[in-house]
Amino acid sequence: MKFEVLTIFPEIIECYIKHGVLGKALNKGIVEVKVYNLRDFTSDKHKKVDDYPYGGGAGMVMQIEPFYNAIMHLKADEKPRKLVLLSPQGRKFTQKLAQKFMEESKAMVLICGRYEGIDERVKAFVDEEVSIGDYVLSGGELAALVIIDSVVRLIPGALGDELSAVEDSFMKGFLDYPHYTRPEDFKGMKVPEVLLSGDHKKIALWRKRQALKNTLKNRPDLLKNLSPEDMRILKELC
Ligand SMILES: Nc1c(O)cccc1[N+](=O)[O-]
Repeated sequence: MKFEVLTIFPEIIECYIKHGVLGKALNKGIVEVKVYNLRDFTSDKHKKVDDYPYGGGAGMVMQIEPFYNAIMHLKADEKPRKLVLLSPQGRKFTQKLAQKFMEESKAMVLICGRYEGIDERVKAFVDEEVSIGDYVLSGGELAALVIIDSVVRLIPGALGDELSAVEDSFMKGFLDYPHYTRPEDFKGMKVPEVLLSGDHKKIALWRKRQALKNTLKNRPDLLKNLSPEDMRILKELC
């Protein structure tokens, strides 16, 4: 899978992707990330990317020309790619959308705005607008990294041998279960006995109960389409 990122701060993307699962996936050749500086697609000597908003108002707006030039440059190879604009006005990014992107897109262009936003006409050249959450960020770069990280983790082989309970639980519609590791007793804070029992069936049931309990407490909105077994466990918790 290939990600092409349009940004005025390439170093934000380049620094993050070297580490962890993403770094390993890059080294394995499972994923490719190319970062383009929008300033390289400007036509003035000052490499200007923004200007004052028509109609007045605070802040600056990113101009369409660098985005247009960069998108046309990428499209010159005529290869299929999904163009995604990161913006607070977009549709909500979820684990299910990450799965959809991984399954349907061989290449994604992640378009990052800054300042008060970008010229609305850029949207004529994108396939969809995506938001990672209802809060104000300084730019789309963090959102682009969230999408890259969550999509890459889903690519077969990206996580190596370790299973990923987190992806599984989110895909099944609830939060993850609690995790513990050595020491068994830290200043009197003990690991739950069941996790030391070696009884895998009991451990699996305990983890499911804890996951559903956490979800009921913090994200009841996720509790849809539960299996009859999960629903039975949930009813016991209520
Ligand atoms: N929320 C936000 C923003 O404030 C700026 C760019 C992108 C996003 N977003 O994807 O959620």
